[in-house]
Amino acid sequence: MSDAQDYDLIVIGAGTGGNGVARMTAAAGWNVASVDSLPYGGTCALRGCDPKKMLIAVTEGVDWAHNLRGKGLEAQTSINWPDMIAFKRTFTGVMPARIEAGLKKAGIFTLHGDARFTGPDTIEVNGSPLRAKHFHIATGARPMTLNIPGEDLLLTSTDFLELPEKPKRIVFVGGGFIAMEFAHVSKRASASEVTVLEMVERPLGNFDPDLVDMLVETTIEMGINLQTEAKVLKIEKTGEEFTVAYETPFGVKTVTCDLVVHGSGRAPNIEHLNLAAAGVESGRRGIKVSRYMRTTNPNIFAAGDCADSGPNLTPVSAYEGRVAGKNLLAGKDERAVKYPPIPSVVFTLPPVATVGLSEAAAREKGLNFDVKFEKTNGWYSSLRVGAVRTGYKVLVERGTGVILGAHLIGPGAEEQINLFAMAMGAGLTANQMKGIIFAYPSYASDIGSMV
Ligand SMILES: Cc1cc2nc3c(=O)[nH]c(=O)nc-3n(C[C@H](O)[C@H](O)[C@H](O)COP(=O)(O)OP(=O)(O)OC[C@H]3O[C@@H](n4cnc5c(N)ncnc54)[C@H](O)[C@@H]3O)c2cc1C
Ligand SMILES: NC(=O)c1ccc[n+]([C@@H]2O[C@H](COP(=O)([O-])OP(=O)(O)OC[C@H]3O[C@@H](n4cnc5c(N)ncnc54)[C@H](O)[C@@H]3O)[C@@H](O)[C@H]2O)c1
Repeated sequence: MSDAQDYDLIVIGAGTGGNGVARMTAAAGWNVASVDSLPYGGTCALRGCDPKKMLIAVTEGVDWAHNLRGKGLEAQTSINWPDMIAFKRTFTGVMPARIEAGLKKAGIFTLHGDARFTGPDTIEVNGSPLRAKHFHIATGARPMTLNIPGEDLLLTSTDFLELPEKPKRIVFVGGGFIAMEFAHVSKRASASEVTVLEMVERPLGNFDPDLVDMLVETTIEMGINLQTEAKVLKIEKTGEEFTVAYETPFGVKTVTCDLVVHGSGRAPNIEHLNLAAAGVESGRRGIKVSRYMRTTNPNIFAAGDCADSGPNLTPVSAYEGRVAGKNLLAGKDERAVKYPPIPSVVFTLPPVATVGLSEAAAREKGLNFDVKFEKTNGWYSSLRVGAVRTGYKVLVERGTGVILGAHLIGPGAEEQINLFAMAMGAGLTANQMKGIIFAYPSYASDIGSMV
C-alpha cells in the first residue's frame, strides 16, 4: 500500500462541468475531493460568460444612447474602462471564495494545484499522491495553439477581461464568438482602431449567414475593421508596437496595433493530465467519452469543454456533469446524454442567436420545410428602441408544423431563443406556438408572428 490519501471520488476542475458532480456525490455521502490549479469557479464565472456580460451591460448604455439619439434621449455616454473592469471585479473578485466555501460546506475537500495522473487510480497534486475509486475530469479548454511565428505575443480572452486601460489599436485573430463580442466592447469603449481578422469568408460560422451579414453591416458601421478571408500568418513586435501579417486573396497584408488578442478557437485542456497513465484515451476534440460520459477507463468520467462531447457552452458542461454524476452514483451506465435543442448566442449588440438546424443542415438532410425569413426593423418592437438591424429566420417542416430551427438577430434575441428552445424541446408545432398568449408588448410577443 502507498501512503496515498483515499477518496471515493476526486473531481479535477472546479468549473461548471465539475462542481455539480462533486456536490451530487457528496450529498449522497461519498468522500469527495475537488482540485483546481486556479481559483475556484472555472472559466464561465471568472474568465468567460459572466465577466464578459458585465462589460457588455456597461456598453449597452452606449448602444441605447446611440439608437435613441434624436428620439428624445440626449445623454452623451462614454465608457470609463478602469471603472468598468472594477465593476466586473465586484463579481469575479468574490466568487472563488464563495464557490469554494459552498463546496466545503457540502463536505467536499478542496485542494489547490495541478493534478496529474500517476496511475489508473492515483493522481499527484503538488507532489502529494492521492488515490480515489473514481475520478471525474472537467479541466475545460484553453486557447488553441496556432503554430504561427509570434504566437507568444498574443493576449488571451482572460487578459482582455483584465486590461487595466482602454485598448487603443487592437487586433483580434479570428472572427468567432470571442473576437466579435470583444471587438464590439472595445469599439463602444471608443478604442481608436479595432480590427477583426477572420480566415474564412464570414465571421461566426455557427450562426445563420443571412443574419450574420446583418451583424457585419452593423459591425462595419460602428467603425470596426472587419477583414474576412484574412488568415493570420505572423505577429511581430517592434518596440511597443505589433505588426500582424495576414494572407488575403490579394496577397499578404499587414496591420499595426498596440494589442493582439487570440480569438481563434479553444482546444481541450488535457495535455498536463498524463492521461495515458490512467488508460484514458483522447483525440483532437478531447477526452473520449461514451454517451454515459464514461472515459476509456471505466472508473473515470469526463464532462464539459475537455471532453469530445457536446458544444463548448456552459449549460452543456453542467448538463454533461449531471449525467456523469447520475451514472457515478448508479454504479452503472444508467443515464445517457440526450441533448435537447441547445440555444447559442453571440452577445454582440445586436445579439445573434440560434437553436436547432441551420437552413443548410436542414437542406442537407433532405427535409421538406418552409423558410420564414424577414427583416423586422419595421416592427413595433424594433421601432420603439430605435433598432435598425433585426430579423428572424425560422424553419418549419411542411406537413407536421415542427420547428426545425430558429435564428434571430436583434434586441431580445438572447431571450426569445430560449422560448424557441423550450417549445422545440417540448415538441410544440408552429400552430401551437401561435396559440400561446405572451405579455404584450414584449420581445416574446413577436414569436407568434415568426412561426
Ligand atoms: C471569453 C469566453 C466567453 C464565454 N462566453 C460564454 C457564454 O456567453 N455562454 C456560454 O455558454 N459559454 C461561454 N463560454 C464557454 C464556457 O465558459 C465554457 O464552455 C465552460 O466554462 C466550460 O466549463 P468546464 O467546467 O468544462 O471548464 P472550465 O470552466 O474551464 O473549468 C475547468 C477548470 O479546470 C481547471 N484545471 C485545468 N487543468 C487542471 C489540472 N491539471 N489540475 C487542476 N485543475 C485543472 C481550470 O483551472 C479550470 O478552473 C465562454 C468562454 C470564454 C473563454
Ligand atoms: N457567447 C458564447 O456562447 C461564447 C462566447 C465566447 C466563447 N465561447 C466559447 O469559446 C470557444 C472559443 O471562442 P473563439 O471565438 O476563440 O472561437 P470560435 O471557434 O468561435 O472562432 C474562431 C474563429 O477563428 C478563425 N481562425 C482560426 N485561425 C485563424 C487564423 N490563423 N487567422 C484568422 N482566423 C482564424 C476561425 O475560422 C473561426 O471563425 C467558442 O467556440 C465557444 O465554445 C462562447
